[in-house]
Amino acid sequence: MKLRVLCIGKRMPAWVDAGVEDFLKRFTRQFPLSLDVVDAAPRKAGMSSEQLQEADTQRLIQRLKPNERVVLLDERGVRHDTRGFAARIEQWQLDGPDVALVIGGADGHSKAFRKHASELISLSPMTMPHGLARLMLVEQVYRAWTVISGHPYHRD
Ligand SMILES: C[S@@+](CC[C@H](N)C(=O)[O-])C[C@H]1O[C@@H](n2cnc3c(N)ncnc32)[C@H](O)[C@@H]1O
Repeated sequence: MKLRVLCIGKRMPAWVDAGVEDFLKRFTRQFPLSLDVVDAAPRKAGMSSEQLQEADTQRLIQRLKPNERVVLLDERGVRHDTRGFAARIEQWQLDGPDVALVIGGADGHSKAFRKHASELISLSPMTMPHGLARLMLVEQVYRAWTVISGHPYHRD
């Protein structure tokens, strides 16, 4: 099972890029995490929030791979604690198919995409900017990996 983060927005604040890069460097060949960043759809005057959601969602859908399990990051999703998230990743490993953890753009995922995803995962009941969600997700996947592998980074 290969795990990747698929997200919107190539122009992130420097602290997001630096933080994400710092955590990505810590993954190993045995448990790699890749990042696939898609440009946000152009914002045209007069577009509704639903139209903006749909435009970004279409860009993400185009980047999905065949047979990939699609897990959307969304504040309305299921909340796991650290060990629960680690257990979820272990289950994905047992199941086999590759997993895309998908973060939406500034307007979020379209309703239809949310309905058709394999699952929705929430990092918090509060909404955060997508760059912060990216950084938090990469850190949480790293933390989960340290739980799975018995690395001392995570302390209960
Ligand atoms: C600014 S939020 C979009 C908010 C939008 N109003 C909505 O209804 O989804 C941008 C993206 O960041 C991610 N995100 C933000 N807060 C999150 C949270 N608490 N849990 C999981 N993902 C979150 C989601 O992928 C979301 O699509």
